[in-house]
Amino acid sequence: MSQSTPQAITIATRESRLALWQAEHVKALLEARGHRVTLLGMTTLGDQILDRTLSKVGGKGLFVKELELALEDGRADIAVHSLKDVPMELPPGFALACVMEREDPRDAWVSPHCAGLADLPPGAVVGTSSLRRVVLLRDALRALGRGDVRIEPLRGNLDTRLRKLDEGQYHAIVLAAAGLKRLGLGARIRAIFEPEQSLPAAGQGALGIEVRADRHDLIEALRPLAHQATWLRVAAERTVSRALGGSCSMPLAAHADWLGERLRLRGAWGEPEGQAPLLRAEAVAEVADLSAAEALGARVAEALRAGGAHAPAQEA
Ligand SMILES: NCc1[nH]cc(CCC(=O)O)c1CC(=O)O
Repeated sequence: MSQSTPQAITIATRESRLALWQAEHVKALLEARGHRVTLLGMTTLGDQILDRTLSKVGGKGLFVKELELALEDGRADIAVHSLKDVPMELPPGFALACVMEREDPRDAWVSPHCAGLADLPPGAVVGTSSLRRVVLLRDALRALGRGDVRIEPLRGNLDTRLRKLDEGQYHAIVLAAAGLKRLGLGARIRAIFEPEQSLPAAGQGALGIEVRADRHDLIEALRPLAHQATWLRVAAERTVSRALGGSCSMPLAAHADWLGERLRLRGAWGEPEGQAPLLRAEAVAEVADLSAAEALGARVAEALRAGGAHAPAQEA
């Protein structure tokens, strides 16, 4: 087994509670291997724009660009990201050094009064922050005959979103279980959506560590933090997104899970404004390496595209 030399590592991180938790988590793992680790807190564009739905802001990588600048000019060595927020194509000169073991990838239902969708009072308002959740929720509500329920945008970090719920602006909100669990807020989760009900986003619940591609020393040091079973899952998921021209602002879900040795990949895509039913696609394959995972992703993307899925028209 190769043993990397202990070194001083600076982690660039956003300053939301969740981002800091994630950076501290990586810091502890690296310190346990003998490295000396410092955090460099930063504010990103995605943290500053709180009044608009992110898909309308339109940029890819709103949460990562400032962190990449810090890697570029050497103020920091690595950046820890929620993989869901990392663009499918990293800019030239950057690499994903590793993907770590996944937290719960599912969506969570948080509501003080309602146990689930079927339990909502007439005309209820459900808050959520991604186009994916909007199209999946709309599909589920349609199946329940609940055209009266309104889905409204919900922005802000986790604490802000929970506060808006507690203030009564929404009857319920839908957000990632992983973030709540990491921050010790798992008790707020009233119900978990199984992937059949709300198919997760590509990479949801997984952490990725980004470095400058020329930092082979760091890629070596980070190798022990990688979790191969997660990496193959998210590689398949992210390929669906990439093939459809995707950013996290697409109405697209892609989620892979292991059926023994075989990887099952499911995808879903919804027309954001239209009334067309949700498109779904699924494929299963034996996957032992990244290229097999990507081939599986390409199959599911092709099936969705054949059904009519496409990249957002206004995106550059
Ligand atoms: N888009 C925001 C975001 N990015 C990562 C997480 C937390 C969960 C994760 O690691 O995927 C969240 C919150 C959410 O979607 O509710």
